[in-house]
Amino acid sequence: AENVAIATTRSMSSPTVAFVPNQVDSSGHSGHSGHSALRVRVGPSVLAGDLSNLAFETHRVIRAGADYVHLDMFDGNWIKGAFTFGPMVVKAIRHHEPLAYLDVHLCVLHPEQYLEEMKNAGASRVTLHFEALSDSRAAAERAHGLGLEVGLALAPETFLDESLLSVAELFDAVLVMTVPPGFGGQAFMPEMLPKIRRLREAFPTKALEVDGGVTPTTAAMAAAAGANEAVAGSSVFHSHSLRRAIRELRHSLEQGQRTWQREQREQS
Ligand SMILES: O=C(CO)[C@@H](O)[C@H](O)COP(=O)(O)O
Repeated sequence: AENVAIATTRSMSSPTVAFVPNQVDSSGHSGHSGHSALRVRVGPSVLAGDLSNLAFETHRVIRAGADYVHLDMFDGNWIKGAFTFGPMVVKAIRHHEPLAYLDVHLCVLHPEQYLEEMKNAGASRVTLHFEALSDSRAAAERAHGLGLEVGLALAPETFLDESLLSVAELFDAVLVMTVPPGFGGQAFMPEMLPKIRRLREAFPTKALEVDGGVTPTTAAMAAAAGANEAVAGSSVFHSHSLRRAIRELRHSLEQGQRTWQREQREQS
């Protein structure tokens, strides 16, 4: 088992903090038992922060203990009317935060067109919507060829069948949207929990991320279904203490994960 969860790699063009999925059992030891846990990670979504001051917001959450930072790129086309920023802004954030793990969620038409630019901008991981891709397999291959980690995002209405599972296999991570993508502050959709559960059954060691309406309560529900990464906007940025909000989310993920492990033990 890999003992090291975070490995720092640097290159001239894109310094990144690379995530190495880490298996740690409930006693805190690494191992490959059937029910070993994946490292849990909390990634605040700066969409809920001050969009005019993204470097500052990124720095604030990293300093408050975030494991990574989630950056939502909207192009105004894939989700009509929702615009945020593109690769140039990611590059500017990277300039201020040379070591942060930047998880860029591309809610855009034909996200594959931005892979190279995102690599050059210093993204650590790009997450591409299955619904917006014309060739998911080719996109995963291209991202890997560029040395990028790549995630596959699934909108709530996307049905998870065997063919989608075989596509997801090619990606480093799967992001289950627990709200319709587009804006923050929406309510978590518990009906997405079976999708998370099915993905975890299929991929015991893949990073499995949830995004939308994530609070300590819903983070625990998602982790009990198998998620190990949580993106949270409102519950972090609208809290009194970023540090406490991030700590509570991590604690909830760990608690949920213990529930998931217990269930697995009981079933075997
Ligand atoms: O991708 C999105 C919305 O499309 C998210 O990353 C939101 O920013 C999450 O915000 P909250 O639901 O946590 O407020």
